[in-house]
Amino acid sequence: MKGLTGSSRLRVYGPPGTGKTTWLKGEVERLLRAGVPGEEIAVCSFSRAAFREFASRLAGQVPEDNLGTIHSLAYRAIGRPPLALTKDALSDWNRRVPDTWRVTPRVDGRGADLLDVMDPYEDEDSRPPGDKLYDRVVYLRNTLAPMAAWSEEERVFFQTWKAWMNATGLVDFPGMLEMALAKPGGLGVRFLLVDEAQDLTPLQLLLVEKWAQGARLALVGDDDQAIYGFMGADGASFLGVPVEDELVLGQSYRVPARVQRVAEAVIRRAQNRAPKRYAPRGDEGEVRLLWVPPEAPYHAVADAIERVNRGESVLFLATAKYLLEELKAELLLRGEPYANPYAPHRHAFNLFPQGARSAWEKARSFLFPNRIAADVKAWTKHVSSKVFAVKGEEARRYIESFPDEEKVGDDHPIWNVFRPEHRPHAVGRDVSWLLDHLLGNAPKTMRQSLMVALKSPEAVLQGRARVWIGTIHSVKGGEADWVYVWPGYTRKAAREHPDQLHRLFYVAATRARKGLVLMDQGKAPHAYPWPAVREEVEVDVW
Ligand SMILES: Nc1ncnc2c1ncn2[C@@H]1O[C@H](COP(=O)(O)OP(=O)(O)OP(=O)(O)O)[C@@H](O)[C@H]1O
Repeated sequence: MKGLTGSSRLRVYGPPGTGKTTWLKGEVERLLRAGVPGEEIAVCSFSRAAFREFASRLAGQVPEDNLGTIHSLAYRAIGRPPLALTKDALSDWNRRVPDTWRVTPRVDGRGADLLDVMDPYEDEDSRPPGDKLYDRVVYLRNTLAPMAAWSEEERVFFQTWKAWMNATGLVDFPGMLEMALAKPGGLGVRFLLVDEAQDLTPLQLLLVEKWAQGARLALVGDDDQAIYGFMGADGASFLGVPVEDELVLGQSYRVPARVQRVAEAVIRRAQNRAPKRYAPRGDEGEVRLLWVPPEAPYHAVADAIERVNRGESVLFLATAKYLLEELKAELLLRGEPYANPYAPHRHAFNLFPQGARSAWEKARSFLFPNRIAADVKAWTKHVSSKVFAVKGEEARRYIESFPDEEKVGDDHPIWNVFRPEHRPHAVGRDVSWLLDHLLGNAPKTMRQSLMVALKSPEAVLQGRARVWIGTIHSVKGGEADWVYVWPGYTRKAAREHPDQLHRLFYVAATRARKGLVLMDQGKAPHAYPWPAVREEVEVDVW
C-alpha cells in the first residue's frame, strides 16, 4: 500500500469506515519500524479523544507533544500564552466594550479544545449579539477573507479585539494559528500526518503547509464528511491541495449494505461533492424508522436498552445538544447513565465526566461500601440541616473534625450527629432518603447520579454508562453497533448551509456497524426529511 516513504505529498481519501484512521495509525507504526525516530513524526487529529488510545499505544515512541489537534500543536509552538476566551480574561473585555460586543466565556483556564465546545445547531436566536459578531470574525479569519469582504462593524470589532489581546498578552483560537504562522521555523519534523483533513480551514491548511516544508505530508480525509463549514472548512481546501500521489480506499469495514444505501441517498442531495463509489461490508444490516414524538423518547430508549442488554453498543445522535435533554431525563429515570466516549470530558454528554473532580463523585461517596470521613464530608455538605441533631454549622464542624482518611464503620461516632430517626438512613446508604433531604443548591449531577443510583447503584459506584449520546459533531470518526438519529435541525442551517446539513446526517448514518434507527418526527417543524428508501425501512408506529 502507498505510504509516506514513497511520496512527499500524499492524499488519502475514502468514504466512511474504509480505514482512513486505521491507515494513519498503521503508517506511523510502519515509519517507526523502518527506523524513523519518533521525534521526527507529528500527527494532527481533530479531537483529542480520538487520539487518546493511539497516543497511549505510542507512548515512549512518539513524543506526546507531537500528537494533538492543530490548535494544540500551534499553542505549544507559540509558548502557551493565556487564553482570551476564559471567564477571567473576558470579564476585562466585557467591562470595556458596549453590551452588543460582549463575548461569553467558552473555555476554562486550562484551554479545553475549542471544538469540544462548538455546537453550531444550537438555537441562533437566543445567542448574544457579541457572540455572533465574534463568531463571524473568527469565520472571516479562518477563511482568510480579504478585508474588503468584512463589514465595517466586523473590522472595527476585530481591530479592537486584536489590540486588546496584544495589550494583555492573550490569544484566541484563530490567533494561535496566526501567531504560529508568523513565527519563523516549523515543527521540526520530517513526517506530518493530518487526519480528518476535510475539516481544515484555509487558515489551518496554510499552517499545515508551512509545517510541512521540508517534510513529507499525508492528508487523510473524506470531503463528504466535512461538517465544519460554519467555521470556514468546507472540504474544498482538502481536495484542492496539490499532491504527488493519492491513495483511495474503497472498502468500508463498518457500514453494512442497507445503511450504505440510505446514507448514499442522503449524501446525493449535496450539490458540491466529488462522486465516489465504495463497497459496503458483506452483511446487509438493518435500517428502521421509528416514529418518536419529539418530547417523548420512551420508545426509542426502550428499543435501545433491549439492544444494550444483548451486548450491543448504542449511540444516540442529534444535531444539537438541547435535543438530547428529554432523552437524558428518560435515561436517568430508568437508571441508565449516559456517556460519550468521544468527548469524555463534556458534562452535557457524560453523567460521569472524566477529568477534574466532578459532582457525581459526591453521590458515589454516599454509596461506597468502605467509607472514610472524606466521603461523609463530601455529601453531608449538601444535605439539609434538618437531619442533624444539632445546628447545621455545628454538625458540619463536627464532621470536619475527623481526619479525611479515618475509616467510618457503621458504629462510628460521626453518625451521632444525625437525629436518631435519620441515622439508619445515612448509615444504611438509603438513596431515596438522601434525595429527599438534599439542599436546593446541591449540584445537578449529584442529584441525577442519585436518581440513577436508585436503580443502578453499581453504575454510579463504577462511573460506568451503557448508553452513548452526543451531537453528530461530537462523535466524529466514531462508531457503534446501533445508531439512533434525531432529524432535528434549524431553519437557518438549511437555508445557509444545505450541503453541510446533508453531510451532517450522512456522517450520523455512517457511524452504524449493524443498524440505523431513523427517528421520524413526522411534520415537526425543522425536521430533516429522511429519504424515502421504503424497502429498507420497517415502520414502528407507537
Ligand atoms: N483492514 C481492515 N480490516 C478490518 N477492519 C478494519 C480495517 N481497517 C479498518 N477497520 C475497522 O473498520 C472501522 C472503521 O475504521 P476507521 O475508523 O479507520 O475508518 P475511517 O475511514 O477513518 O472512518 P470514518 O471516515 O468514519 O472516520 C474500525 O472499526 C476499524 O477497526
